[in-house]
Amino acid sequence: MTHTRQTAPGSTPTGVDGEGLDARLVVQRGSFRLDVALTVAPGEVVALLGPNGAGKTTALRALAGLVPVSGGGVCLDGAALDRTPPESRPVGVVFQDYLLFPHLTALDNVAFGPRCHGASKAKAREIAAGWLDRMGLADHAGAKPRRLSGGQAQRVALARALATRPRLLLLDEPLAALDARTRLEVRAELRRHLAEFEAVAVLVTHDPLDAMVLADRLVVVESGRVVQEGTPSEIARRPRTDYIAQLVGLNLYRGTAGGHTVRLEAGPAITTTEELSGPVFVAFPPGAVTLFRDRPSGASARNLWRCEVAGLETHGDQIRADLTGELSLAADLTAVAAAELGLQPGATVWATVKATQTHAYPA
Ligand SMILES: Nc1ncnc2c1ncn2[C@@H]1O[C@H](COP(=O)(O)OP(=O)(O)OP(=O)(O)O)[C@@H](O)[C@H]1O
Repeated sequence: MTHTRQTAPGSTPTGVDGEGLDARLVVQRGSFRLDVALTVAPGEVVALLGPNGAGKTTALRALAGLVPVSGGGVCLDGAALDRTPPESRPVGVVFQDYLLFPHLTALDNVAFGPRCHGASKAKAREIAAGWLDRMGLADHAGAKPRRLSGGQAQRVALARALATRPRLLLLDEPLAALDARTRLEVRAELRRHLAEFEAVAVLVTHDPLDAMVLADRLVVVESGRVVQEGTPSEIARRPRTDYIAQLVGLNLYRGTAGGHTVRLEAGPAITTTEELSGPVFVAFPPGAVTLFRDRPSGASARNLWRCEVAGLETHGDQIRADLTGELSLAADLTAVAAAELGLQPGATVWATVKATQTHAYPA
């Protein structure tokens, strides 16, 4: 990460003068309940990350005032927004499908915001032209949305959101509708624009790469609740739920530590290098697992488990084995190693991990 706009360690994300976003969003939608607190400093980019149906979009829409909150409230730069209708909030929104006005040119799509905020037609167009220029779209100012590529349309949508100089920029899966190559380009550009943006930006995504590249801080939401928040590297190093562990590609267990041994809640013990006591997590990458066809003779019994192959899939240039048995785990190995071991669903294998390859941390 090369972002430099981090909040100073130990300081509260909003400034002493209440700058930035301070929100608690309680939303009831049928049987689904969202209850999320969100504090973001000016200049900070926060990504709401989570599985389908976690409540990310609901949270974003509640910030925009498009979904009523049944509890909590939204405070932006010290002012409560709860009684402010969506169109009067200093908020810019970019949706995954852009929602540009099809009958307006790119220029007039971008001019729409400033015009709504009271700028004259000429002034609004001047502002819009400036933004299109910044986005590298000056040559497409007169084009209608259907003549724009996905990447260009996404840039127009971003220009439209930024043209009103919002104090809160909301982006809902901004790259989801783009093909892989365009996505790469637009992601890099978006990152540049977000780095220049001096107000609060909140991004919703279920793509960990988008989140890690674009955001200073991740807020992981599962079933309507925040389950973990921190910088991308903090979260990648110390995942606290199965969803996050899978996202960052780690085997994760919960147990109770006593010295170098962690007794798992359901299963065997794992020997670690860290010396801890009480409730802990233990994590190790699938690449740290070594598999044997027969019980390795002379091997210590530490971190050695008898398992069965439940499934196999290719994972990049590796084979990932899904193992169950004494311990459930994922193991990565080369195609050659998989062939030599005769790995196939139902086969019995012995799995081992060195204590130095595990990482234990308080739960
Ligand atoms: N209009 C609605 N009425 C009732 N329930 C809804 C409505 N819209 C969404 N929900 C429910 O709210 C929950 C959260 O949905 P939301 O779209 O916020 O999740 P999400 O994290 O953005 O998911 P995704 O990544 O799939 O977009 C889901 O369980 C969904 O079924």
